[in-house]
Amino acid sequence: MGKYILALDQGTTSSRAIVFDKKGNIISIAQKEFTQYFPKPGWVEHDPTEIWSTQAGVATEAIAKKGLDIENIAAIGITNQRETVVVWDKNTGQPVYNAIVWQDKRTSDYCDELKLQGKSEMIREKTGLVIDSYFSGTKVKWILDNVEGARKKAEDGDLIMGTIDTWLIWNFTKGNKHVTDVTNASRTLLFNINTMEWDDELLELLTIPKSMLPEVKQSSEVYGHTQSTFYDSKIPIAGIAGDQQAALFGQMCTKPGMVKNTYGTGCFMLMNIGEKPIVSKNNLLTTVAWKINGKTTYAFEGSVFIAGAVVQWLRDGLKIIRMSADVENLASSVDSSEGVYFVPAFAGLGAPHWNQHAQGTIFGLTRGSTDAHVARASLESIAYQTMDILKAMEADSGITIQELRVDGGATVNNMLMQFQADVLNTVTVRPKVVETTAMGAAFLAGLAVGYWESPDEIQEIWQTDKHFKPTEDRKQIKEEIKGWYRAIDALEYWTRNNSETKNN
Ligand SMILES: Nc1ncnc2c1ncn2[C@@H]1O[C@H](COP(=O)(O)OP(=O)(O)O)[C@@H](O)[C@H]1O
Ligand SMILES: O=P(O)(O)OC[C@H](O)CO
Repeated sequence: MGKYILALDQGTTSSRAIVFDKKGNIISIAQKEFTQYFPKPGWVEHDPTEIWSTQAGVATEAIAKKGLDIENIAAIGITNQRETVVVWDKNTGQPVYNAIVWQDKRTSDYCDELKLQGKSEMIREKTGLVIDSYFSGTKVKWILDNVEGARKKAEDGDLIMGTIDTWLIWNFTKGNKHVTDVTNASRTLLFNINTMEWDDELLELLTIPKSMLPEVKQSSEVYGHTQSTFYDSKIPIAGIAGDQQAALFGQMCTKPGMVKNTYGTGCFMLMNIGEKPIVSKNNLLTTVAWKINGKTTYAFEGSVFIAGAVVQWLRDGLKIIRMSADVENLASSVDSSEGVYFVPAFAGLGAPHWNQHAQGTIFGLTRGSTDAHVARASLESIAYQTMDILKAMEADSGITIQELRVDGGATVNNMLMQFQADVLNTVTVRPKVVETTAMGAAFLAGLAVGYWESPDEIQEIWQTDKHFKPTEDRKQIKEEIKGWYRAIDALEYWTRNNSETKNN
C-alpha cells in the first residue's frame, strides 16, 4: 500500500490537489485557477473540459513536485463545488453545454413558477431544500429545453448528467463509472433524502429522464480506479463529498450537535443533526452530511451571503485598508464599535432572516465615529450573522452547541474569532490544518481503503491550533447583541417601507 492520500478539491474558482500523510500533515499542494464565463447578467458557466484538465493537471503536479510517484498514493478522495452540473454525451464523452454553476440565476423565473404551483412544501419534505435556482435540477432542465437536440438525445438514453464529482470520476475512469455520492445527490433537487433514492415525482416535475442520472453511492467506498492517460497505475477513487460536507467531516464533527463554520467570501455553516432528516422551521436547509458503512448522517445548513466580502469592501470600496489583513489592526485600535452597527446586506439577508430586498446599512454613527469603528462593526457583523444561524440551528434541533469549529480565509483574524466566541458564549476552535475540505475528502478515501481504521483513529490526529474562550463579562456583550437585533429590526422596517413606497 502507498504512503499517502491524494485529495482533489475542485472549487468554484480553482482546482486544487493536496497530498496528506497518515498523521494528516500536508505533504504537497498544487492549485490552478480556471476561466469563469458570464455570458449574460446572472449567468455563470465553467468549461467542463477545463475543469477536468486543471484538476488532472494539479493532481499530477502535487505528486511530482515532491518527487513522489503515483505508486505512493493509497487512494484518491474527491470533493467539489456543489450543485454545478454538466450534461454530456455518454458515447463521445463530450459535454453538450458548459457546466452551469451554482451561482447561476437563469432558472429563477422557473423556480418562481414552481413556487406558484404550490410545490414548495412537497420539495422541502422530500429534498430538505427550498426551491431555488442554486440547486442543479432546474439547470439540467434548462439545458434539455435550450440546447438543440438535447431533449431528444436524453430521451433516447444518449445523454447523462452529473455534478462535478461525477464528471471527474467519469473522466478518471475513461467513461467506465457514472457515479455520485449521497451528499452531492442531495443538492440536486432530484434526490429524496428520506428514501435516499432519486425521486420519480421530482424527475417528472422537472422533465428529466431517469436514465441520465448517476448511480448514488456512499461517501466512503471504492467507486473505481484511475484509468486515464494521466496515470499508468490504477489508483482507487475511494471518497466523495460536496465541499461543505467534506469540511464538516474534515473538522471531525462526527457527533450530533457538532458544528463547523467556513469563513470565506460568505459563510457556510453545517451542523451534524444525527440520523434523522429533521425539517427546519427557520428555513435552514436539511442536507445529507455523509453515508459511511451503510449509516446516513444528516446536517442543517445555513449560509451568510456576505462575510469576508465585507472586508474586501472596506479595502476596495471604502479604501480604508490596503490589504485584508490590515482590518484586524484597524478594528483593534478601538475598544468597541461604540454603538456603530453594520448590517452588510449587500445581497439581501439569508437564513434565518430571508430578506432578499435588504441592503447594506450602517447604524449609530456619531461625530466621533472613525474608520476604526466601521472596521470593527464590519468584523462584528460576520460574528453576529453567524450567531443568528447558530441560534436557528439550536432552536430547530433542540441541541445546545458546545463549541464552534472554524475554517476558511477569514479565520486568521484573531479579533474576529474572539468576538465570535464572545457573542456565542461558546468556545471557538481553530484547527491546525485549515484545509478542512480536502482533509475531509482524504479521510473519507483513507477510511474506505483501510489507510485509517476508523473515525476514532482520525480523531486522534485532528489537532487544534487555538481555542478562543468567551468573555466572562456577559452583561456587556448581551447589551451589544441587543444592538444588533435593533439594527436588524430597523433594516426590516427600512426595507418594508421602501417596497411600500415603491408600490404607492
Ligand atoms: N485578516 C482577515 N480578516 C478578515 N477577513 C479576511 C482576512 N484575510 C482574508 N479575509 C477574507 O477572507 C476571504 C477569503 O477567504 P477564502 O477562504 O479564500 O474564501 P473563498 O473560498 O470564498 O474565496 C476574503 O473575503 C477576505 O476578505
Ligand atoms: O467552491 P466553493 O468553496 O465556493 O463552494 C461552493 C459551494 O459548494 C456551493 O454550494
